Amino acid sequence: MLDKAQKQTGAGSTAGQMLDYMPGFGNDFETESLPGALPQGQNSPQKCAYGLYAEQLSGSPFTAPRGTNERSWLYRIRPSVRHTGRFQKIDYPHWKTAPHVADHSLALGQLRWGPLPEPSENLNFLEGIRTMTTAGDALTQGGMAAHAYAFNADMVDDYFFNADGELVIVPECGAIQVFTELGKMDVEPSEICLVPRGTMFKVTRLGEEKVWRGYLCENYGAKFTLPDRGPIGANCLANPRDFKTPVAAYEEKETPCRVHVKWCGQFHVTEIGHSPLDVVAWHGNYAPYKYDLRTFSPVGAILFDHPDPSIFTVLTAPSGEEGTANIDFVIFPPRWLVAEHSFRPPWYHRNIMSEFMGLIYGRYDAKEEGFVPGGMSLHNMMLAHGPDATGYEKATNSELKPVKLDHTMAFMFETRFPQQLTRFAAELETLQDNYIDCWTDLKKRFNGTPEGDWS
Ligand SMILES: O=C(O)Cc1cc(O)ccc1O
Ligand SMILES: [Fe+2]
Repeated sequence: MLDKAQKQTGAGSTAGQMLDYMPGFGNDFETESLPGALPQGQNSPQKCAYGLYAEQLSGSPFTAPRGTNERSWLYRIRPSVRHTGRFQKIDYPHWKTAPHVADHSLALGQLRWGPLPEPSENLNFLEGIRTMTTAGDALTQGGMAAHAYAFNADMVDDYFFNADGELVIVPECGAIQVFTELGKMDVEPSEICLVPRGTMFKVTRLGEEKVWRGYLCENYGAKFTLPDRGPIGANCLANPRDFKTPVAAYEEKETPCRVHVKWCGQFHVTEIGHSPLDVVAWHGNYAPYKYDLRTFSPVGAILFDHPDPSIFTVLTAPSGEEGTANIDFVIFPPRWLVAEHSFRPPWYHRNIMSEFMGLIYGRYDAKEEGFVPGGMSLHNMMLAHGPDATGYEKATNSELKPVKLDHTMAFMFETRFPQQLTRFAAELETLQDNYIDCWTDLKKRFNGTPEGDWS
């Protein structure tokens, strides 16, 4: 498919201009921002059109089975090897990488935070990332990190790639433009995007806000994919056509630029004299994408009881052990609650998997108050949690007519690994010291009679 990409040339779109995307999950895409830039019938012509360089970006081993084999061919103004000079070490002290057991004095517990405070200085996306938890081991390519971000400045001549894993960006406040080597994505709250491991990009602000804020899941392991639907069949949940991959777009800029790299938990920077986002055309299946969470078609309880939240999995990153995800990215979208004679909110729960949650807008049905948009909670491996006392009270007494749970979008990064808290998270001023008090009023109702004490 040679797409509408011709519209999308040179110097990049300005905010407000609609970008073009190609639909589908894991498709083999092709796109060119200048006519004839993409070679036909071969990957490596002796001379590429427009004097471009051909370069392969491999997201899987060459020999991975077809189902998981991912690579793209990039046709660019300079090869990437000219987009990095001699590296120097640089510090991003707030971005931590597993294994990382922080030195802090916070004891084990169910934890909840308010949103990150607004930055008191100018910070771009990269400088605004704050690691909350890490899990597993980036060096053996398993596990993840949960980050929050808050920034108020653009990456202009600063570019970044993460060799340690792919990044899922979940904006909560403020739309952003993610300009990657393979094209541009405008991403607003309720949408997410994924930047594959090793892909160069920069993030700029869209619209007027005081702060651009959200969450970030760094996946050190096997790539996120769509979960199997089993007996649900061929439709619903996250449908492949709702994933949007950007068309080719490039920047031709011969000015001083910096490329920042995260590699095995350490950061390096190199100065170059041009933009590294210079891919004029590309084809392949290793590519960024965005997804609108509002297009998720939930399937749920239509008679009684509360199903496991795995029914709301948007993307899953397998760990090699069947059914045991390195990470599940799960959402709690607007939906109808119709279950009869049932306790409708999430049940009380202890879990071998560990649950990091955030809220994009609205209110979450297990928490009547305290869990606010931009906030975070951590229910770590085997730590009990569930609805707060007010939620329990309501759920056990309310009339069970159909109710639309509307205007709500919470999400969870759930991992098989215990999540280690960073010192930043342990000492964050928005940590709610009284979180566990939300369960204090769950009183004893057992009185030895089958009716119980509901007074
Ligand atoms: O709020 C949570 O803890 C997440 C969650 C939601 C749900 O519907 C069932 C189980 C579960 O862990
Ligand atoms: Fe849970």
